[in-house]
Amino acid sequence: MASSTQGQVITCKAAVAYEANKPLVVEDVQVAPPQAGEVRIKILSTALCHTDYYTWSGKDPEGLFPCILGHEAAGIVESVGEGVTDVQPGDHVIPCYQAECKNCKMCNSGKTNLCGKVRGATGVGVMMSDRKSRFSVNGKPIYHFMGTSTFSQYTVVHDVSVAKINPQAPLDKVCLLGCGVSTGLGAVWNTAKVEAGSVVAVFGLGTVGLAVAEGAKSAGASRIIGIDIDAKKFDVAKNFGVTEFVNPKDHDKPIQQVLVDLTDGGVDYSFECIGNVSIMRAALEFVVGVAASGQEIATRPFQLVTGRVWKGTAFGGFKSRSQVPWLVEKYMNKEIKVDEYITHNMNLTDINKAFDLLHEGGCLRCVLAMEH
Ligand SMILES: NC(=O)c1ccc[n+]([C@@H]2O[C@H](COP(=O)([O-])OP(=O)(O)OC[C@H]3O[C@@H](n4cnc5c(N)ncnc54)[C@H](O)[C@@H]3O)[C@@H](O)[C@H]2O)c1
Ligand SMILES: N[C@@H](CCC(=O)N[C@@H](CSCO)C(=O)NCC(=O)O)C(=O)O
Ligand SMILES: [Zn+2]
Ligand SMILES: [Zn+2]
Repeated sequence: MASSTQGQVITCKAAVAYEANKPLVVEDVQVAPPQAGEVRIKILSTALCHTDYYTWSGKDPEGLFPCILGHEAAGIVESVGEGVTDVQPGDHVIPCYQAECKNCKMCNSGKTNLCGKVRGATGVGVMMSDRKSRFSVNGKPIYHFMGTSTFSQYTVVHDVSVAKINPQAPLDKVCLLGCGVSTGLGAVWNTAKVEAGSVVAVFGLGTVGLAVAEGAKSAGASRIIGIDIDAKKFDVAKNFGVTEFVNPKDHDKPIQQVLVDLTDGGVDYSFECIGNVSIMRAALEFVVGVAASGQEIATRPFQLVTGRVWKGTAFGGFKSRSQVPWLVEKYMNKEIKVDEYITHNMNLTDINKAFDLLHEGGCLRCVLAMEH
């Protein structure tokens, strides 16, 4: 059914990042109607991920200002542009920063979940068709972010970036499946393919790291060693499958040596879920963190000669439009946790407080209600 706003510019509230490291400004923005191949979504709930903070901090080489950040959200389709057939107004959806067109060379390769169709536009904050933004404030364009820009009551995304989900699913919970929880689970199941009996180390016990622990537990890992400098993370981590804890601050030795001693020679898989290049080196074998611009990782070739593998993952290797609905079903069937990662709920107007919370040990995910 057509909505009354179809074809109209919508004025709504959004949190605009005008400059790196400056508080976001919650104000009226104009959101243009979706063009061909685009979908306008009424966002109901959005969470904050460490990557939003990374780009806001100015360290992301792809970061553009002014922009509307946000990429872990859920909402309802308001209207669709010409030629969009996979979703229609009223559908419940999760915007996906990793698109899936099901038709490009990368989608067809069977080797990756990365899609090449719209990445050239989403990486520079515009829409594919006219290389322009659909957001503006008093006529001045505001860049999109990651092809999602969910810190807005309405957003416009490419149709290849929309996963249609079960309408029964609570949007204020399943928004987390738009990034952190899915990334952690997929890192274990798809990218590392952890086998039963494996010994696993997880560096960083935020949402991504705890979802890695949850995924490793479900894969039958025999030991899951959690490593974090924030001692407050340790109690909660037990509920996600972590069996042992190491706080690097309690040791004088390099963390690699601590783990080698603890495991009689080393672990089978180690996951870096912080975004810290020295830990990526320590964790050699596996990387999910996002490191800052200009930073590089190095190791002795001997580490690779002796069989270790360094691997990265984007969105846990999940094909977004095909598999996000499946993850939502797994949540509905109580096969994966989601609610347990939500430590705070706030309103869009409190978004700057929510950003501050990201640095407090007690916060995993803060979900913002969009206050329609
Ligand atoms: N590859 C992807 O698709 C993808 C998806 C989501 C997030 N990420 C990245 O994954 C990382 C984790 O994201 P998150 O949202 O869980 O972050 P988070 O900030 O919630 O969690 C990070 C955890 O690491 C801990 N930590 C920080 N420095 C440490 C150190 N030196 N040693 C041990 N622990 C340390 C913190 O105390 C915190 O518990 C970020 O870099 C984020 O950008 C990547
Ligand atoms: N723009 C950054 C890279 C950021 C990055 O690595 N993004 C991850 C998702 S993080 C979600 O929290 C990703 O999937 N990247 C693959 C892609 O963007 O296609 C930089 O340039 O450093
Ligand atoms: Zn994220
Ligand atoms: Zn594709």
